[in-house]
Amino acid sequence: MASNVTFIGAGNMAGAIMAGMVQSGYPAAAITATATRDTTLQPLRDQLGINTSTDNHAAIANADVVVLSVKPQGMRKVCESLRESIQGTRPLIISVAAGLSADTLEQWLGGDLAVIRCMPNTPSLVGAGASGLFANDNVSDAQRELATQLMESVGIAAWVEEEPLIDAVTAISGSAPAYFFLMFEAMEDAGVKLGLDADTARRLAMQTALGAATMAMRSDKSPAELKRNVMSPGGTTEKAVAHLEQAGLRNALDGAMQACAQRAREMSAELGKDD
Ligand SMILES: NC(=O)C1=CN([C@@H]2O[C@H](COP(=O)(O)OP(=O)(O)OC[C@H]3O[C@@H](n4cnc5c(N)ncnc54)[C@H](OP(=O)(O)O)[C@@H]3O)[C@@H](O)[C@H]2O)C=CC1
Ligand SMILES: O=C(O)[C@@H]1CCC=N1
Repeated sequence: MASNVTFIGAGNMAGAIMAGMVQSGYPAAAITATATRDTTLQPLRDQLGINTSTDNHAAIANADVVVLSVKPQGMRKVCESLRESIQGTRPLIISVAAGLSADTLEQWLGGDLAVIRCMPNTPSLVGAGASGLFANDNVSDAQRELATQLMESVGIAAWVEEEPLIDAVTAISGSAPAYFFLMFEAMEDAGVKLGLDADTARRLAMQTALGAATMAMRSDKSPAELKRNVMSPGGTTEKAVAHLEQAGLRNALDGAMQACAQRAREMSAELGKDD
């Protein structure tokens, strides 16, 4: 029988995971979501057929897994309000929050709990998510396996054995869909400048990204070699790639990912400190 999974918070990230789970065949009856407003929950009931509640305590009563998916800034209040209920039933806790350590979450929830930190991303919505996972010492092998199954139902999952690496996962996949969406915006604008209509430019840019990612994932060749195969000597791509190198694309990506991981560390210090 499927484990009962309750999501505390039903926004962009939890919504994407729940939709991906249902689409992959996870029984909707085993999924519960909570939010502060029923207007958030109604489409999830209607479209996914999952259980919903605005009462966090009632929602976790039968949960094997509680997924904490509220904003990091609201997490402490939510955890402290759930402490008694969680200590009563001791479910597996999975937090998707950026910048909140397993120790901090465990402490807010009353201690001695199995806590997994998961850094997913929103393409989980279409079964193409990429998640990083870290487990504290209380997590059993069976619970690790369960978390792997849950996240693999919406994409790929990679375990890290050192918690700070979750910040690196945040930089390379949690936040990274936004980098690609930014590229789509920029490529659409540039395509329009070259005379294409916006819709055509957008569709061609997105399909090209999908094609490049699919091809690279299926190929034995490195990205560098695949890149060289597109670059005919003296041709067009060579000029474009040289421009990207000179404009500092590598440096920009390095800086963006460093800033992302740094922000996760700052959030950990700001939100995790004792009063
Ligand atoms: N967005 C992303 O791409 C990613 C986000 N994350 C993490 O996911 C978490 C959620 O982010 P995101 O989904 O973007 O945020 P959203 O603002 O979209 O969703 C937050 C949800 O939490 C609900 N909520 C707030 N307070 C409570 C409460 N007391 N009890 C129950 N539910 C509550 C809100 O309810 P209501 O709708 O009624 O206001 C809302 O549904 C964050 O911790 C973030 O770090 C991780 C990876 C990627
Ligand atoms: O921007 C954020 O803080 C969250 C975490 C990763 C993606 N979105």
